[in-house]
Amino acid sequence: MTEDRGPADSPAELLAGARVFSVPMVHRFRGVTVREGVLLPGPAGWGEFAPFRDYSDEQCVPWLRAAIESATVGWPEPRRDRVPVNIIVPVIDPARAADLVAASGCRTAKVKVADPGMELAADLDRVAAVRRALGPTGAIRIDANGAWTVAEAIPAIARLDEAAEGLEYVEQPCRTLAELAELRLRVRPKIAADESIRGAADPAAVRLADAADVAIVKVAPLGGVRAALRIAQGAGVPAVVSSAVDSAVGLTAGIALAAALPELPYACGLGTGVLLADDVCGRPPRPVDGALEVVTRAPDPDRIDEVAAGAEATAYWRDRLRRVALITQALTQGRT
Ligand SMILES: O=C(O)CCC(=O)c1ccccc1C(=O)O
Ligand SMILES: [Mg+2]
Repeated sequence: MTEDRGPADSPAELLAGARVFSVPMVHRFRGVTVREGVLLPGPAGWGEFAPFRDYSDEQCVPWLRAAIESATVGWPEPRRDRVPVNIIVPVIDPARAADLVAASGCRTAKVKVADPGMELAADLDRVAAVRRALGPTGAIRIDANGAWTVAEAIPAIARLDEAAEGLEYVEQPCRTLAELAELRLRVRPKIAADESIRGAADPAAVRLADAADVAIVKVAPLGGVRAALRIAQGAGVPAVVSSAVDSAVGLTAGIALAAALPELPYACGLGTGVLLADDVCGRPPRPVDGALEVVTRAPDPDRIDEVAAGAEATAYWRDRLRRVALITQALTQGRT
C-alpha cells in the first residue's frame, strides 16, 4: 500500500523531501529574530517541523509527530469556517504596540509582559496604549510566561488589570499549577494555563479544574491536531489554540485544530503571521476583520525557494531532523 506511506516511514524518507526555510521576523519575539525550520511533504499535504533551537532533541519529538500527522493524515472535519484571533503584541514600545493593534483589525489583543529585565511600568504603558488603540469594547489578555511568584503576580496583575480597564485573562502568570490555583483565588481576572500543559510530563493527564479557567493548546508541542484535541477535552475548561510563531503550514494545522474543537468561546492565538516578514505560501493565513478563514493552504514552490535557508541552517536542520526522527521512531516502536 504505497499510498499510505509517508514521511513517517524512515528518517531517510523524511529527509528526502525536507525543505529548510528561514524567514526574518518583523519584531523580535521570544529572543528570536529569524524563524526557521523544515517543511515536510507527504501524501496528505505538508507538515512543519520548527522547534526552537534551545529545545532538546527529546522535546522535539511531539513537534515531529505533529508534522508527520499533517503530511500523512490531514485533519478532522471542521465545525466552523472562521476562527477569531488575537493580535499578538511583543515587548515593543507603546506607540508601535498601538500601531500594530490598530492595523490588525483584531478585537482581542494579547500583550507579552514580565519579560526578563523589563520594568512593570513599561508593561503598564504598553497595555494602556493597547487599550487606547482597541477602544473600550476590545478584549486584552496578557502572557507572563510563568515569570512571577504568587506574591509578585498579585500586585502586578491588579495594576495591569487597571491599565487594561479589565483583563480578559492572564496566561501562565506563575510557573506551576499549584501556584496558578493559589493565585486564581486572589486576583480578579481569569487564569489561562500554557506551559503548565505543554511542559507537563503527560499533557493528556493535565486536569486544570481549580488551577485555570482556560487551556492554551498548541499543535506542535502537543504532538498534533488529534493529540491536542484530546488534551483540550481532558483539561476540562475552554481551549484557546495558539501558534508557536509558525509559518503558513504550521498555522494551517492550528486553524484545523481550532476548527475541529466542539466549543470556541475565545479568540485564538493564531494571528502571529504578522510577526513574519515573509512566508512559505503566497496567501498565508492573516486576520481579516479579526478572524482567519478555515481553508487549506499549501506552500508555493516559488516561495519555498525564496525563503530557503542558507548552508549553516540547512545543515543544522537536516541533522536535527535525522536525530529527532530516530528518537521518534524508537519511541513509536516502544509504544506498540
Ligand atoms: O498566543 C499568541 O497569540 C501568540 C503565540 C505565543 O504567544 C507564543 C509563541 C511562541 C512560543 C510561546 C508563546 C506563548 O504563548 O507563550
Ligand atoms: Mg503563552
